[in-house]
Order: sequence, then structure tokens, then C-alpha cells
Amino acid sequence: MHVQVVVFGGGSFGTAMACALASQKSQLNVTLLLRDPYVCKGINEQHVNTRYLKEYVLPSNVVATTSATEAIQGAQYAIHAVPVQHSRAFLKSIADILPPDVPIISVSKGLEMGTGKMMSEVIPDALGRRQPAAFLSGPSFAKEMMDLRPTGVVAASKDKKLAREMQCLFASPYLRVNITTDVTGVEICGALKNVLALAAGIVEGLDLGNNAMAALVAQGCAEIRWLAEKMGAKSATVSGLSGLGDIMLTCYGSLSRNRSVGVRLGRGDALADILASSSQVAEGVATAGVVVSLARTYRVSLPVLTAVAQVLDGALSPKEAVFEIMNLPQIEES
Ligand SMILES: NC(=O)c1ccc[n+]([C@@H]2O[C@H](COP(=O)([O-])OP(=O)(O)OC[C@H]3O[C@@H](n4cnc5c(N)ncnc54)[C@H](O)[C@@H]3O)[C@@H](O)[C@H]2O)c1
Ligand SMILES: O=P(O)(O)OC[C@H](O)CO
Repeated sequence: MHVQVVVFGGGSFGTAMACALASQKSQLNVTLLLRDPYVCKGINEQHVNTRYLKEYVLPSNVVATTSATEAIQGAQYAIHAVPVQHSRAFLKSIADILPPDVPIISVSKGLEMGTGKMMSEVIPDALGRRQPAAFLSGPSFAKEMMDLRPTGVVAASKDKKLAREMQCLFASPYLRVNITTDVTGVEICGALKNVLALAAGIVEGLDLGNNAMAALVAQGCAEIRWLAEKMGAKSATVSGLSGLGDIMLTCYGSLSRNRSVGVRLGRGDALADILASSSQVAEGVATAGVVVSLARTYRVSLPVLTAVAQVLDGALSPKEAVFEIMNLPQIEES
């Protein structure tokens, strides 16, 4: 059967998602909805995204347009790969064009500044209605997916039938897709692991060694578990692909943008300079501030995750943050 998919956002992950679908399923047509006409031209004429992952040739069943009407026309699924902080405005702009029965599959990982909301809350807020939705997350660097390296993700939806449809849509010899109904767990783990990856990068940048890194990641995992479970996440989700799986990838994987920002902070670079030198999003930077208010709301102590926010807003230097954490009262494990 001929299936048409629209991808919102043609950055690294939007491009990787488009290719993961189109290269494995020739009966699928994928349209990337972008903002830059020159990037569209490159995709349509040379089959190359000239801004992101430019070393790869894209399948010919991936096309691009700047017209939302054209991109959405006839689409059975919409993959959302716009950074979280821009998602509300973007979704509002297409609310009248997107048919209410087209499922949105969000791959964006983060929490909205100001509201503290997850994508599962931003989507209905922005569209002004309940849209069928699923949330795809897990350890999945865009570049490794482009290289067809084996990858495992989880698709979360309150609608189990839609989650199963995600398995049929995305599964391939290179991509395994687990399913769950635990949307909160998958979304909060995907957002918090970016903040922990910033901390892991800081430890790397300060050259604190393997002992410190392992202790930090273990403490961060505990903090993510404490908060996620208070928010209603299942423990299986926290120890699954979108939790532990993505924590390990992002904290230890050199391809992580969040970890790279942390490394530079640890080496003494200023946040403004780091952000100005990259065209790619590191969602953890915005999410860190939201975590501080979540810690307050859910009355849970998150020393590592909240220290990241303090380093980002300049209240603590990376070295001071480490000193503060090392001098916290000794505790019993929980
Ligand atoms: N890159 C990865 O390996 C990866 C893997 C899994 C999930 N993700 C998640 O996917 C989301 C997108 O990440 P990415 O890696 O593609 O980021 P990116 O920085 O590579 O690209 C971001 C894309 O969003 C577009 N964009 C930015 N502001 C926009 C706006 N106001 N309206 C419309 N489009 C806008 C940009 O033009 C660009 O195409 C993030 O939430 C990220 O956490 C990324
Ligand atoms: O490069 P990062 O740090 O945004 O991480 C990318 C993905 O979320 C890894 O699963």
C-alpha cells in the first residue's frame, strides 16, 4: 500500500527519520517540511540535505518543501522533529492545515520553558484539540541511524493500536521498536537524560576520571528515577530504552550534542560562546531550568540535575558544582 508521511523539521533527526522510513520502504513517500528554500532545492535536486548530515545521499522517495499545505496534503502520519522550545509556535501555525485524524509522532526530547510541559501536553495545547499522538524515544543518534547501524527505540502512546502501527511503520532490519502506554515515563526520561548528559560532559571536561563519571551517572539515574516515578512513570520505562538506554548513550557517546556542550563548559568555555558556535539544538540547556521547578513541585531532591541548571545560569562554576555535590551529607541508598 502507498503510504505518505510528512516530517516537520529537517534537522539531523528529521532527516534521519525520513531516511529510516524511505530507505527501508520503497512504497513510502516522505516529505520534509522545512523553512529554507535552498535546503529544499538541495534535497529535491541533489538528494542531499546541505545543512544537516550533508555527507549522506538521501533516498529518492524523500522530497522537501517549505509549503505546509503541500507537505501535509495526503499525509497519513506526521513525524514531529522540531525542537521543543519552537514546537508550540510551529504547531499553532499548522493547526488549521493538519487534519485532526492524522497521528503526530513526536521525536523531540525536552520540556517547554515557562510551562514545564511535555510534548504530549504541548501538542493538544497548540493545536487546540486532541490529536492522535505517539512519542518515539530511546538511544538513537541520527548519524548512526543514517549509517544503518542497529538501533532500538520505544514508541509510547495511550492508544495501543497506534503504538502497534508505529511498530509496523518504523520497524526494519536496522530498527527495533518496543511499545508502551507509559507516555509520561518515555517523555520525562527523554527530557531528563539530556540534562544528565550535560553533567557527564562537565565531568569529562574537568577531567575528573572514570570513578567520578560512574558515580555521577549512577546518581543521575537515581534522580531521574525519583522524579519520573513521582510523576507517574513506570519503573520498567526508567530502566528501559528511553531511560537507562538513552542515559548510557548520551552520557558516554561522543556524538551527543548535550554532552559536548557539557565538555566545553567543564573546560571553561562560556555558555553563550558554546551555543553561538553550534547550529544544532542541545535540548538539555532549556530543560535544565524546568527541572528545578519540577523538583520543587514534586518535593524531590535532585542535586546533580539542579546543579546543571546552576552552572548554566552562572550561579556556580563547574568546579564549585562538583565541590557542592561532594560535600552533601552522606546518605543511605534509595
Ligand atoms: N539528532 C539526534 O540524534 C536526535 C535523536 C533523537 C531525538 N532528537 C530530538 O529531535 C529533536 C530535533 O533535533 P535535531 O537533532 O533534528 O535538531 P537540529 O538542531 O539538527 O535541527 C533542528 C531543526 O528544527 C528546525 N527548526 C528550528 N526552529 C524551528 C522553528 N521555529 N520552526 C520550524 N522548524 C524549526 C531547524 O531548522 C532544523 O531543521 C530534538 O528535540 C532532539 O532532542 C535528536
Ligand atoms: O545529541 P543529543 O545529546 O541531542 O542526543 C541525541 C539523542 O537524543 C540520543 O538518543
